[in-house]
Amino acid sequence: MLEFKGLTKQFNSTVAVKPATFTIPDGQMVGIIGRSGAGKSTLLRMINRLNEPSGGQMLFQKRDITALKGRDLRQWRNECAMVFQQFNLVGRLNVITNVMSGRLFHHGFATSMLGVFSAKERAFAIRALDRLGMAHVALQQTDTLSGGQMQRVAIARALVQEPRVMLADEPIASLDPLNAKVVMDALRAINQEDGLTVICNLHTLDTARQYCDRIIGMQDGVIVFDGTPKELTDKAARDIYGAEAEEAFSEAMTSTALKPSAPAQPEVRVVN
Ligand SMILES: Nc1ncnc2c1ncn2[C@@H]1O[C@H](COP(=O)(O)OP(=O)(O)OP(=O)(O)O)[C@@H](O)[C@H]1O
Repeated sequence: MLEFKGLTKQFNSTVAVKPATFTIPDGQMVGIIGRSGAGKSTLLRMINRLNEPSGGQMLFQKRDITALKGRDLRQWRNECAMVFQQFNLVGRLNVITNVMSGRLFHHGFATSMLGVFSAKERAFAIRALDRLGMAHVALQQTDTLSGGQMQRVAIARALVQEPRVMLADEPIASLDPLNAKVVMDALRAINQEDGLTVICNLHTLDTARQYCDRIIGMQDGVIVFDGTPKELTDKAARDIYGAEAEEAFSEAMTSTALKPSAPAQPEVRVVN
């Protein structure tokens, strides 16, 4: 369980996240929504300490995450993998090398830099790619892939970290509706099959409603809504988005193709 106790972040005179107190039980898929500048990214990035909280506390399984330093902090960052809007892959490297970079913490930095990975680790990376339907491009140079394919590779890289929490910062914002659906289906499958907690910032209301167990709505750094998709009425959504409500609603209408698929079957293929 992740517990937030008055967690806050201030950048100079801007309070990006006002003291936030809530908990996320293990295995939940949470969508954070809100207009631009509401504080969604800052809240997400405080979880893996990419943004240092200005105050308050965050606990994971009763361990104080806000107090971690050095190796303990690196271990925590390994436990909560992050997927970014722009994928953050190295384009000139091949796909499997990008995926195996997710093993840095497990494998040791020096040997990883030399590209020395065991057959077992390569097989592990291939299995992760296979889950995302991407094993066939393992040896392809990464910058030859489409955006949707790159995001699936980024999710495979996150998976080989063997994380306990998956953070996704606008994972589909750069993708067309079809690729967005593939990526959201993959995140939901990982959440349901592995029981992994998934927390993602989403700018399309409809996506949050369709894929998440719980929606957190932010406005000016404050959590103004915390409930199930059913509880998020159109009125509540309009209150969260304010002046951007029409945009959020029209995006919802144009993304009707984005209906979640039935959860994928667990992987069955064995790689030697
Ligand atoms: N590094 C920073 N330095 C100064 N101010 C920042 C920094 N990062 C974010 N902010 C400010 O904090 C507030 C919240 O920003 P944040 O990026 O968390 O919002 P958001 O809801 O994720 O917006 P978007 O959907 O546009 O990404 C904004 O006013 C923003 O300008």
